[in-house]
Amino acid sequence: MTDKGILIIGGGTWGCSVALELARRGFGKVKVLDASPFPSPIAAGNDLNKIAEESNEPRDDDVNDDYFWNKINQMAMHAWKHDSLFKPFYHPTGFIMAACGDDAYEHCLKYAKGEHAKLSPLQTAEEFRSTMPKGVLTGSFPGWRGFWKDGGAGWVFARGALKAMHAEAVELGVEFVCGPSQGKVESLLCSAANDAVLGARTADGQKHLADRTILAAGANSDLLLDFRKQLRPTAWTLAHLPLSAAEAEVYQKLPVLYGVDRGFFIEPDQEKHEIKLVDEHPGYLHMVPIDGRLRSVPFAREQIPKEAEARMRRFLRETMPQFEDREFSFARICWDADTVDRKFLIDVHPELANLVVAVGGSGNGFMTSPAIGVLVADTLQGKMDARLKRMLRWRPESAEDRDWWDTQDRFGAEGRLMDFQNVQDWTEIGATGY
Ligand SMILES: Cc1cc2nc3c(=O)[nH]c(=O)nc-3n(C[C@H](O)[C@H](O)[C@H](O)COP(=O)(O)OP(=O)(O)OC[C@H]3O[C@@H](n4cnc5c(N)ncnc54)[C@H](O)[C@@H]3O)c2cc1C
Repeated sequence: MTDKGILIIGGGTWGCSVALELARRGFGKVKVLDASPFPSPIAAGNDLNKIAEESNEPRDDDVNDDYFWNKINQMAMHAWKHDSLFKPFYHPTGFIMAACGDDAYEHCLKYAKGEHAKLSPLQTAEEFRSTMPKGVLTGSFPGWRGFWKDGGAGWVFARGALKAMHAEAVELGVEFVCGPSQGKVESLLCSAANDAVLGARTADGQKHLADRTILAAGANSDLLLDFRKQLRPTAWTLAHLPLSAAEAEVYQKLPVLYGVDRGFFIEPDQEKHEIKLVDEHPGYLHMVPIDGRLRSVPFAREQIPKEAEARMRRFLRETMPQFEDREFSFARICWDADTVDRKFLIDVHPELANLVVAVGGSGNGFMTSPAIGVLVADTLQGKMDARLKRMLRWRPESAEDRDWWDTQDRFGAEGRLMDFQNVQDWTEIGATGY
């Protein structure tokens, strides 16, 4: 190594986790580039809250999938429960997984079968209502069936954790260069032989040289490197439902209600008393022709399609009809990058020396974020758990015949991926000053 240090592209969820862990391990010169002032309004992790769930203990005889999730969740949960930085943000209020359609309910049954913690079955509206204080769930829950995990799961205050990771990283000496000119990476800097990455070039024309470069720009990473179809930028839709301070008093310490084919909500935040709603569906792509082939290209928008709003209102009608007609205070589309098998992609690039990729959150990358920094730092130091390393590896062979329209075990809406190119009507919800 020379003294050019380590460059992290992307100061969102994973970039901050990596910066923090490298600083904690004593890496001296770490610089993070981000295209927006911190916290980036397009970062998936710059959000009120995210679902978090404790997993089973990983075992050597677990099948690969179980080993992967159990191991990474265990690493992350250790931090949410014991690391003084993360601990204040974890709220284990419980978790309800339920569904209306038969295929989605099958998914719930599979979840219940694999879960070691005690679950209570929920089959009637009365049983659903009994999971929260009286007057919260007043809906008739037509066709809903599911399971309630009363503890060992809940939610994390996402923006709080993101800011805390950033603050400690800065305190430990990490440099953040953020903004649409000085922080936005336009391209990787490659060696003349195109066999090594030397750093990155930002929109202001500056070259940022580094000994090692870590690409962690979320869904936008796909625009900076040829991932050979391993990443599919996919978007979901979220909105905020404002409550009065008095109402918020009642809607406290609620389990997360997650309808696999309907949507989910998480209790109101402390500051603005807003409930976050997400409607569930397999996702939106934004297919654009680039170099003769169609690719999903992320864009930012602080509105959602009206069809997504209608789905959220149906979800409210079925669960909390008292809010069905209440105006939303904020909405946006939110991008993540899906790998083919929805396992993360964290590896040294096999052909470009000095490049590490840390991408592919696949809808699960926030609760696991404390583990991401550890995995990337282990990758740099060549000491990652061998079994995890195989599963997190650069694996273009898995994407050769990739079907961009694969629902990847997700349900809701019409049961298929949608394309923003076909969306005509968007909401006009007033922004609340993110
Ligand atoms: C609607 C929604 C709900 C979700 N819910 C959950 C949940 O409940 N639980 C859970 O665990 N996970 C959840 N996830 C997934 C989780 O949020 C993501 O997997 C995770 O945040 C991904 O982190 P990231 O760092 O890869 O991307 P991000 O957090 O999006 O960060 C990417 C960063 O890169 C920056 N960037 C982009 N382009 C450039 C560039 N050219 N140059 C420099 N910087 C750039 C951006 O500004 C941003 O700061 C959800 C995701 C979505 C979309």
